[in-house]
Amino acid sequence: MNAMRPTHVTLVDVGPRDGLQNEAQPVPAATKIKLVHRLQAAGLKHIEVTSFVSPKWVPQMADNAEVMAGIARPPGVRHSVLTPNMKGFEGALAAGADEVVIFAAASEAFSQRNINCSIAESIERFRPVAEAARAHGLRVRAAVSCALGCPYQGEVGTDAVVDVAQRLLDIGAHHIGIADTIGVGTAGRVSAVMEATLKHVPLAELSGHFHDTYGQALTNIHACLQLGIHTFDASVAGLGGCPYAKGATGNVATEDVVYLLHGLGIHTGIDLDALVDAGAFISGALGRKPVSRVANALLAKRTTH
Ligand SMILES: CC(C)(COP(=O)([O-])OP(=O)([O-])OC[C@H]1O[C@@H](n2cnc3c(N)ncnc32)[C@H](O)[C@@H]1OP(=O)([O-])[O-])[C@@H](O)C(=O)NCCC(=O)NCCSC(=O)C[C@@](C)(O)CC(=O)[O-]
Repeated sequence: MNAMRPTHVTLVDVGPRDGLQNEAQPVPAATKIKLVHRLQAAGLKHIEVTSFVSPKWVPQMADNAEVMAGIARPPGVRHSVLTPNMKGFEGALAAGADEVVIFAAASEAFSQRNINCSIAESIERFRPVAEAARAHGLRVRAAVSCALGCPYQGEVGTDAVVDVAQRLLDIGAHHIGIADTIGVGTAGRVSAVMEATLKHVPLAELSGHFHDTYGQALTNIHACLQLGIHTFDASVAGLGGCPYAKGATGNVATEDVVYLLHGLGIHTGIDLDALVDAGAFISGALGRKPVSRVANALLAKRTTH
């Protein structure tokens, strides 16, 4: 066994936020609330619940306050929300979020499309958000989007990723998530980007966020495990995609990641059967099957036993 490989991994389920933000059909707040409750019942201790972004830009997240008000808040579960600016932070604070997520890009083109400003301007917008969050005792998680490639500019250099990660740390982020927004990364590139970032970010505060467009997400997570990285985002039932990254599929399915980790003897605290139920619930509400090989295999096994 690799000496660096962790014995426990924390999974952040981003399904209610990243997973649902791109759904064309309206998803009722009550359904989102039930999904969060099912994830909690499955043992998830960290859930990205919603976004306090402009409803003109992402209408699906317009019910942010209603969803936050409706969820049970058991002790030990961290509820995060996306905040692009101070207006979003004020909403997050009023809703009682435990953690805010700021999100910069390693690609100028994506920054403009996603949040309508340059990378440098975005850092200045996030600065007061991070300061206010810290002043109120909230954690600040920062995502570096397009770290493995950009839908508009193509290749993204490792230096650009490290530079944005450092700038986010400088304004007060506690945690850096390296995001493969369009799911193009392969294990060698992911390892190189993570190794470079680890020179600036403590191991305990670095995570991976992999979309599975090219089917590489599990392999990329495995590459990160070899470096000792032990926090990953994933999305129940493989929900999701970014409205500003057309063609990109959802995040890696949480069920698939749990199956991989348990197979490696790595503890997650997650009950896979209950997680499959959560994925079946939201997929049923959306009128489709889960985008998780593991979930579909286990659901098929249930019907034949
Ligand atoms: C950043 C802005 C607001 C700039 O958008 P803008 O249009 O440049 O901003 P603005 O300040 O000019 O405001 C325009 C209108 O939006 C309102 N507004 C402004 N801010 C808020 C707010 N927080 N909450 C509610 N309303 C807001 C504001 O009040 C105003 O309303 P109006 O006066 O026209 O009626 C916009 O571009 C935006 O909301 N973008 C969000 C994009 C987004 O959510 N993308 C998906 C999430 S990122 C992602 O998925 C990637 C990630 C994190 O998962 C990792 C990965 O995979 O890469």
